[in-house]
Amino acid sequence: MKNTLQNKMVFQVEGLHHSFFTKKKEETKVLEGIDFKVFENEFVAIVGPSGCGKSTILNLMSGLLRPTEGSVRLRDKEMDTVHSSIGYIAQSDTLLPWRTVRKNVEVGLEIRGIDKTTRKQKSIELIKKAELEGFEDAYPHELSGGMRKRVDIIKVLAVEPEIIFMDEPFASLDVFTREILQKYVLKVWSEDRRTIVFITHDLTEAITLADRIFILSQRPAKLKSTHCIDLERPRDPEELKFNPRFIELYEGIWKDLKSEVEMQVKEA
Ligand SMILES: Nc1ncnc2c1ncn2[C@@H]1O[C@H](COP(=O)(O)OP(=O)(O)OP(=O)(O)O)[C@@H](O)[C@H]1O
Repeated sequence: MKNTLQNKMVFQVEGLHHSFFTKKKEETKVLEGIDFKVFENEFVAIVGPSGCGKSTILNLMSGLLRPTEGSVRLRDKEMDTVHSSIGYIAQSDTLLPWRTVRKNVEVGLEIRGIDKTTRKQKSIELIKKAELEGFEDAYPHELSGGMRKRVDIIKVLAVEPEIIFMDEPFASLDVFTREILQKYVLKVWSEDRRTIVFITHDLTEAITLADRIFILSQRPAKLKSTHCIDLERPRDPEELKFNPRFIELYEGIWKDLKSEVEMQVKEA
């Protein structure tokens, strides 16, 4: 397996603290001293108990929020604004209901002033790769949840971001559709290995997809542990869960995560 740590550093997160304050200045401490690095072409997953601050980390890494303390550096530059080199895929899709599949895929290209012929060429190619041929002129409400999610993904891929953030993108999908989408993400990633930071609650999903997994503690979150996933690629989500190494990794990482989830349940 490729040693991703030999690749160039993309993100350096150092001493990251973050708190939210109410109007009455009451503090909610969310992050407490998080340090990690993300390297070029790496697939990193961030896993932690519900509400521990996973999305907050992604919002800080994308420049949507400024940290209370500490820093996020993107290729050695302090993150102080939103970057077009980062594509963002969230749990709920961002498809425009009044636009067809093809027109949705072309939104970002239109904004960038790309001409009509190039836009069409590119969207048709991506739609084909996503196995959505025949649905070019369909509207979002005519698609299944899994199909909508694929359109959402290719909409981001159309503008060729260098880095992709995915915040629980498959959380609302059933387990079978999730597996199909995981397979699709692995295929997309293997083509050009864009750097991906993927947030999930689901440890199976994280082990299936990632090169490294960061486990967060409950809030205020600290980086509890980092795990390298040495499973061979290409990976097949359907078969992987029966692989003895997968089971061994799952058991090891779950020990770390379990105590955090149990603590959270006790306090709820
Ligand atoms: N803009 C905000 N203002 C105030 N509090 C916020 C804000 N955004 C998040 N929080 C709080 O910060 C904490 C962490 O939220 P965050 O969404 O980062 O957690 P998460 O781990 O992604 O959650 P989940 O697993 O449920 O998606 C939560 O207690 C949340 O209520």
